[in-house]
Amino acid sequence: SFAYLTIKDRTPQILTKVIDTLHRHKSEFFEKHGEEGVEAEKKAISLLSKLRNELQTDKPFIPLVEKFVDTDIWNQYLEYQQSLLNESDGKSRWFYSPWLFVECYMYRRIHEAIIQSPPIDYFDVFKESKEQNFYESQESIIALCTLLQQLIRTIEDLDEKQLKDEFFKLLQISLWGNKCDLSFSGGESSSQDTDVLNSLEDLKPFILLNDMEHLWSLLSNCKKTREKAAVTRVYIVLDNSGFELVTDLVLANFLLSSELATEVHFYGKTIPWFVSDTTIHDFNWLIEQVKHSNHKWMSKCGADWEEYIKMGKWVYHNHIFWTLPHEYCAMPQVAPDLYAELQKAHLILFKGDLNYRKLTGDRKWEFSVPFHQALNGFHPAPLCTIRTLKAEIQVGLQPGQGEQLLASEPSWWTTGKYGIFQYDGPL
Ligand SMILES: O=P(O)(O)OC[C@@]1(O)O[C@H](CO)[C@@H](O)[C@@H]1O
Ligand SMILES: [Mn+2]
Repeated sequence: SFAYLTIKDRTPQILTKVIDTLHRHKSEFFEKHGEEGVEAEKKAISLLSKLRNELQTDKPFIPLVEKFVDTDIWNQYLEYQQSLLNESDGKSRWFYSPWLFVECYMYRRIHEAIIQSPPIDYFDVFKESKEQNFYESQESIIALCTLLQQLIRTIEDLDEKQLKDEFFKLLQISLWGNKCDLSFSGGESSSQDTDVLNSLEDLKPFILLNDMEHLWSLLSNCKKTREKAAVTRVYIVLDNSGFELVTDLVLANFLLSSELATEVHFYGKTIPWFVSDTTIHDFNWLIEQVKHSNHKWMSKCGADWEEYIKMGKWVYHNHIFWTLPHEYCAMPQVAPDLYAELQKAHLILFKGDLNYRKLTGDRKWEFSVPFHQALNGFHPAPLCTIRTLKAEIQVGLQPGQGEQLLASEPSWWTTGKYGIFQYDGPL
């Protein structure tokens, strides 16, 4: 399975890259912290090498030891996974456990190795790759920012149909932005090098499920019926930093400019996650970079985005739940405060593949099972998943559609070639 190949090949490769990154920062650690910094680097490397060995030799999972906000929840979850096994199955371990759990555990253990190694316990081992993705996507970012600024300039003159077309365009750009993800490429560079903006028509046949119309009717209806001081809140559960994040911010900017929303709330990851996922540092760093660009329209975007944050029209939130291994249907029990927050949304957009896996519990669903059913009770507000397919899971297809794709193109659901907008909520 794709899960097996990920754990056998891709994750050790990612760990090796993390170790290499620490090595390459040795002199920086020395300059900042003296000998102590070098000792910390050695400690982190030895913990990570041990982790790689545990993985490759299929050792049982061990509890987390370092005290952190989520340590107890994680250790309870490890016990829960163990409890799912029969006595004869022995201990739960790397190659005999659910993929979603194994992968999340690996990233949590990377984080543990770092926080166990002060004074370099602040270090984001994936920061460099995320920044590289941003720099390598410059041309596409400039094109996208220019498109947005031109659009905003004439937005008041657009009729309903034109506004809807522009909304759909930016949604699709945000969808294909999800192809750039660094855990998928084993940590290797995966920038935006193809011209997505000019390929949207050619890419349309690869949108397997397209619920964009529902998003439009929901938001345009909110706009029409909204009382004067009332709000429309769109939440975006972010995925990857770099090019994908730019596409999401451009979409968020459009939502405000078109008045389809009055507030946009973003959720990122509290700790470095699945290589390229967005943390608050990535979010702020990227906006700062965009603002300081030499390109007129790009820097205008950055300045506007900073302003939205200052004015409270854009709000960034952190919550530890997003880096727990739990599927989203467990949110009301595990993180009731977060569930209550999400209930305030008029629409929640879930970006990326990992969010899809967690929404659907990463189970072996039949292709034609309705999305609503696969969500298993997770219905905080109307929601839509925007994802390119990079894992062997897909629900809500027409009868026979998945089987047909599988027969003609066995890797159709793991290459990122196809994408979906899948909506759940009142119609
Ligand atoms: O959530 P994202 O960034 O779209 O994708 C995450 C991902 O690359 O990570 C896993 C492989 O390691 C797969 O589930 C998935 O393809
Ligand atoms: Mn990701």
